[in-house]
Amino acid sequence: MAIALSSAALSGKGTINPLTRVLHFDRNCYYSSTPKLKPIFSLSLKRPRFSSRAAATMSYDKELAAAKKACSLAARLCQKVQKALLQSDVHAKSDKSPVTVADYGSQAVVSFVLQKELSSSPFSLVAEEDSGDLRKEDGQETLQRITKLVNETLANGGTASPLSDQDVLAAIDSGKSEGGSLGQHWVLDPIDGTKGFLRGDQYAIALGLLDEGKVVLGVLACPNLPLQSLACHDQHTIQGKAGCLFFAQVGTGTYMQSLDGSEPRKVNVSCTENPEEASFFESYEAAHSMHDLTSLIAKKLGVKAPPVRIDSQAKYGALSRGDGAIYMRFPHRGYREKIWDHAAGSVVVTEAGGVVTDAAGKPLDFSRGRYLDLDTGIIVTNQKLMPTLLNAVQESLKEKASSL
Ligand SMILES: Nc1ncnc2c1ncn2[C@@H]1O[C@H](COP(=O)(O)OS(=O)(=O)O)[C@@H](OP(=O)(O)O)[C@H]1O
Ligand SMILES: [Mg+2]
Ligand SMILES: [Mg+2]
Ligand SMILES: [Mg+2]
Repeated sequence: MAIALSSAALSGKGTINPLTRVLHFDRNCYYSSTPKLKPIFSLSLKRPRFSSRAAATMSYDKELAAAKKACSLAARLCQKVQKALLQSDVHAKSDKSPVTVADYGSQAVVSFVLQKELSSSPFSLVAEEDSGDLRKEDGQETLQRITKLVNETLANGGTASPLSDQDVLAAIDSGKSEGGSLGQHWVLDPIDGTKGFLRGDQYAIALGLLDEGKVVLGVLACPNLPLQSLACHDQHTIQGKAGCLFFAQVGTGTYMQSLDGSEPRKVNVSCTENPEEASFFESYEAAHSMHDLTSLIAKKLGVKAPPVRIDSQAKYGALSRGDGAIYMRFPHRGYREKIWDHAAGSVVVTEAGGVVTDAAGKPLDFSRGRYLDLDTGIIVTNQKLMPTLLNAVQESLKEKASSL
């Protein structure tokens, strides 16, 4: 192992795959700089754990390119379904949330494209959907529709190798990973904001990558988000082109391009320090976040503008380019947040200069499996406004608790 690593390390190519990442680490941390590359520590055959500093300085260019391709293709599939949305496309999962052929199709496309583009890497995916219902007898027709959609999408994207129903089921079910704090795991919400999708409103294909429990890259495809800012407009009345692709890699900032492929431009969160000038985002669905609590917090802060209610992690994307300054999310008691609802969005916002914490001011911990264990809610804003927001949140939570 040491000899193979040494010769590859000497070639200095620096390509990004799990092997070279290990090399990079080995070259910097385990070997002396002599040409013989003598180990200065004893080498463990186990995959080395990266320190957060190492993770922060690594490049994920290849993973990012694959993620952008996967999300863009999945977005095309979703757009096609949304256009032709028929009542019969809507199914109820066991938790009664709506799920459409597009949720499954998007998950299959992303899973397939990532595995194809990064074939030399071990693959682990934590994703929202599973194929349980599609494997039942009454799921066969839906499965065939999904397979057809997936194959049409892949063929249009230049990937010609028709998948069978079984391939599609396998691609969907590769999303069953538990994630965790070791190694790399993709985190996917194939359609975030399914209710928005069904209404014809906002939704996002949200894909993040965890490395040693930290989100190191994120891609948000938001097919219905206007390219121009939502500030000063109602999202339903904005005319003009829609379809945004946000992407961020740790340490390199956040960029946005149009889904049909314009030049990416760097984006930044709003720099407002004055809460009176800040507008805030929250869930469209009152069942997903306590609107009465957020309105109390907004009042305390002196926010003048009415809340901007849009579905999905499109909120994180819009915030990353400064359309508003605050995002607050307070689910009702007992709800457990899933990592795929925040992984991509959180890195998109933090790389654009924002801060994402729970209601206690702690960063979100993506290393604990499929759920985020957090205190009460999620708040997002720029670094200057965060202390004021946190204060207002904590005071409001106390007031709410004492009034019960
Ligand atoms: N009860 C409850 N409380 C909080 N959150 C919930 C709840 N139920 C669902 N969800 C999750 O919310 C995801 C949709 O995102 P948003 O809440 O930001 O958008 S929305 O405006 O409400 O549609 C949505 O994501 P998708 O299932 O991918 O659409 C859910 O994971
Ligand atoms: Mg869902
Ligand atoms: Mg979701
Ligand atoms: Mg979803």
